[in-house]
Amino acid sequence: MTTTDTRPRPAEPNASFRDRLNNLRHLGRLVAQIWRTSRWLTAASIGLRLVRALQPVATLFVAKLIIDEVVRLSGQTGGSHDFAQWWAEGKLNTVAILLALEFGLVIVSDLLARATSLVDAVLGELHSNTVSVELMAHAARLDLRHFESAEYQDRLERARRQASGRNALLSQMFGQAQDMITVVTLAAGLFVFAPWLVLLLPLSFVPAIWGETRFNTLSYYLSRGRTPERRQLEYIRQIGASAETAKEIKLFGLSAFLVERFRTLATTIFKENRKLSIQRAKWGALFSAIATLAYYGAYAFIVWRTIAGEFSIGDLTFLAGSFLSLNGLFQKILLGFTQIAGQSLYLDDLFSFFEIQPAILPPANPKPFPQPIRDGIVFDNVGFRYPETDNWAIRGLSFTLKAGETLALVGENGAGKTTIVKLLTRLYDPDEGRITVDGTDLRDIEIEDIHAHIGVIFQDFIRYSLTAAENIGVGRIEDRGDRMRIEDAAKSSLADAVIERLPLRYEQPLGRLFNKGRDLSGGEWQKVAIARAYMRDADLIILDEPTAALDAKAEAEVFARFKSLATGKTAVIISHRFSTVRMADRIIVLDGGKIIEAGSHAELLALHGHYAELFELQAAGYR
Ligand SMILES: Nc1ncnc2c1ncn2[C@@H]1O[C@H](COP(=O)(O)OP(=O)(O)OP(=O)(O)O)[C@@H](O)[C@H]1O
Repeated sequence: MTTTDTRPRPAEPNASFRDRLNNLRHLGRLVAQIWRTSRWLTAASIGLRLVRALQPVATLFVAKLIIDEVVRLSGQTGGSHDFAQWWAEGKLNTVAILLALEFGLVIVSDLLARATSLVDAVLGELHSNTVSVELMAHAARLDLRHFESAEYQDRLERARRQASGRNALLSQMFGQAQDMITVVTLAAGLFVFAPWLVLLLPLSFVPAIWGETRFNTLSYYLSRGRTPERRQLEYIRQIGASAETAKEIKLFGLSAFLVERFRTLATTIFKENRKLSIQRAKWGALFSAIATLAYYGAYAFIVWRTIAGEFSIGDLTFLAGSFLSLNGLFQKILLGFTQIAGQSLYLDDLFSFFEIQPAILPPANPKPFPQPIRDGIVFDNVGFRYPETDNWAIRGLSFTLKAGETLALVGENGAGKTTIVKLLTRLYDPDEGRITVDGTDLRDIEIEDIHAHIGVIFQDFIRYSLTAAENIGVGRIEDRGDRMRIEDAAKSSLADAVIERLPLRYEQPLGRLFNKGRDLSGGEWQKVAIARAYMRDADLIILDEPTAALDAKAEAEVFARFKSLATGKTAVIISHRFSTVRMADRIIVLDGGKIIEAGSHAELLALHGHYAELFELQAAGYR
């Protein structure tokens, strides 16, 4: 099976500097997503930052004017230095106005900074919600094969990790734009006084940018390459401490084994990360020293020019301040740039997940699912291989499931029974042959339409940590509030007796996950789950071994009930219990993905074949 993903992968660790910069392409997509989240907040965040960007140069310039004015005033000879007199003579007017201006600038700047963080925090949370919703919606569109493949699970896991925590990147990106505008205004001021100083600045940060992008790429690939191990760590952490696993872990005394496995895996990852961090710190220190050297070189130059009388003291403060700010800003931009570039690599994990497309596609001109089914469902020479496997799970399979009949599928583990159900419900499409319902290929019917007309409960059904009523209501989610329907379904599956015994009856939260939750026995859960199938007006009901945990008597009861309710309905039952299987109208015996025998219980016994042998084996156990 081929994947539909042909888009370019992000730069590999040895990719060129340009390739690495190319990874910034995802930022546009991120901004668009943020814009979609809230236009007003995005505009507010950008607007606030534009104003803040101009504040440093304004503050520095006013400070320069203050110092020049102070120098001018302190140089005035004659007269007393009496404050009241100077004030009355209006000599302090200019400096007072300038001080007030500086004060105003600082206050406004503080207010704007707080407003920006507020807007960013709100926008960040909204955005994280938007991404999570888009991620869930997209995952729901994907095929079952995606969820059953380790590679796709790695990708989903990577995307999921990116869904939250993009808030910092958002503020950083906008902050970066703000800093860049500040740099331009400061550099323009600097350029007016000493043009070549501006040229000195890039020399200090270009090597650092190169180094940092290199380390970002290396660290991304380290982390990316370790996704399977990280998922394993997560898995070990989970089975090591969860309600579902506690029993077995304790009884088998597995905790030391799990801790050891966790430690080994975690240590390998830790050592790799540490090596990279040390490298990064060494180079970072060198580049930072170069930048500091550039700053002090420029500072010495300005000091000398001031001594030589070319610059005023105010100019000196302005230039030294500008240069210091610029240097600081460059460092910040550099750091921000490397962080953004690093993060944009991870954005690839998020956006590439959105590019995975389902292979099971809706038909161009959908035909309706026949209701009721008149003739039946036909498997016509069907063959199917699971993705990334070489063996055919089923091959050359042909049979008819007649309308209104109850068919049992029998066979040893791995014979292909569940696979038939997956194909019948179009969770997968066959690789060979076709499946038709009343002559219409399943591929020509809308997937939702197929699912709406089939009630299926798998052996590994979900035990939802929801109330008893909701656990049944999920079988037909649009009717989850229809208590009559839920209670009827519970009666049909014999779950009503289980629910009657619960303190809160239908309102009883089930499962151990949440407060007041009540756990059920395996068989009780199964009765509740089977009620889901009865929630539907399905013509076709499939029970794939959901009764394995029921005791023999309960299973016989559930099936007898099922048979009586299923009259007129087409039903498929998978079970390893012959007491159940024998109730079916027809039985198909599978082996290695092929049909080896078919007929009624009596016919198959008379055949003295595989079925008769298996039946005898089980019956002997009861004698
Ligand atoms: N997701 C999967 N990926 C790869 N191979 C699979 C997958 N699911 C099942 N198989 C393989 O396909 C074959 C048929 O499996 P299937 O689940 O249909 O058997 P089954 O008859 O339902 O078995 P059981 O009685 O144990 O439930 C087996 O060889 C199994 O190993």
